[in-house]
Amino acid sequence: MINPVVNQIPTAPVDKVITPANPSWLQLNHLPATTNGFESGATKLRKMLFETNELIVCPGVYDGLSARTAMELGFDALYMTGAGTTASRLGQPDLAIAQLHEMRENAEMIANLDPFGPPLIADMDTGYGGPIMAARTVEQYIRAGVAGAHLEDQVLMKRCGHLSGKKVVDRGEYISRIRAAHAARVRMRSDFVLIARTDALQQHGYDECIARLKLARDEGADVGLCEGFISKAQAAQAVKDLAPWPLLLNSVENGKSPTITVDEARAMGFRIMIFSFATLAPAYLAIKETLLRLKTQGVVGTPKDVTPVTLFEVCGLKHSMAVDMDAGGLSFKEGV
Ligand SMILES: C[C@](O)(C(=O)O)[C@H](CC(=O)O)C(=O)O
Repeated sequence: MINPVVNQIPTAPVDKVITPANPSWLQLNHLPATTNGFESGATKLRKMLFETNELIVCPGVYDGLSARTAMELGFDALYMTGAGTTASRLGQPDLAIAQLHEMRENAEMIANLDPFGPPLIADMDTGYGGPIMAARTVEQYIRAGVAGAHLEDQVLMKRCGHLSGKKVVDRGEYISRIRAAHAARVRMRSDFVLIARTDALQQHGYDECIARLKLARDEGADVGLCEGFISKAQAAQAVKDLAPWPLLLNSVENGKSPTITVDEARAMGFRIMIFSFATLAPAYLAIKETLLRLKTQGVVGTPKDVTPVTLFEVCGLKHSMAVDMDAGGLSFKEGV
């Protein structure tokens, strides 16, 4: 059974009240920043999940600009795709090539673009090793400001969930990953949302997926993810079979699953929806079209209203200028 205390109630420690000997000096310079008004991404995500019934829609982002663009449009949460991270940072396919270091670095940059911004769910693949590495990944993600992550049962030489030929580890090995990840989050006293993912559908069928997710749930995972549903009816059935445990739906257009819209997913009862290729695929198309124009016509052809300033503004130019000016800096006296 789900332990409501361990899993559902935000556990971040309440601020310690420190009474300094010299209050004004300490308050100005040395006291830990109060968390009044500031909430970690993990706490925000956990509250969205357990204090509302909303479907949390997360566009997949893979770098600073794609994340900033999603933030500009006001999405409530973001998803850092491992496939996109591997493609954009390493120029490689989603085949267990990006490891903890690259994944954590990318996630940390995205999660901290705006400390008050939307929480970031990240891919943590297989946990990058045995239970020790799964725990280490959760610890590093928490310290990096990541709000939640999905941990799967593919073999270490994994591949994208929407390719054929996937192999999963046995139940025992999978559950030891989940157990280690959950123990790490409890040790860290974090609200980090642990999402148990299974890729067993291709190799072992639907019933095995439900059995694995139930085991993961009972080990403390907060959310379940069954990768690669083959029909809408199967997706809807999984929500019913695991209710009231929250499920995440991974939407990969042109992958192994039928396209399910946000409204359909909401009606089925999913609680989180990620769109892994929402920015990577259109970025590829736009870049290719533009480079083709450059090659054939000798111009890039950027629309007139997209100036360098426009792009820098997406990336927080106004905030940076305000920080400088509020501090008495003179760099922007004459504007930009
Ligand atoms: C969700 C996923 O892990 C990702 O990296 O975005 C991938 C997406 C993909 O490569 O299709 C997955 O589904 O395995």
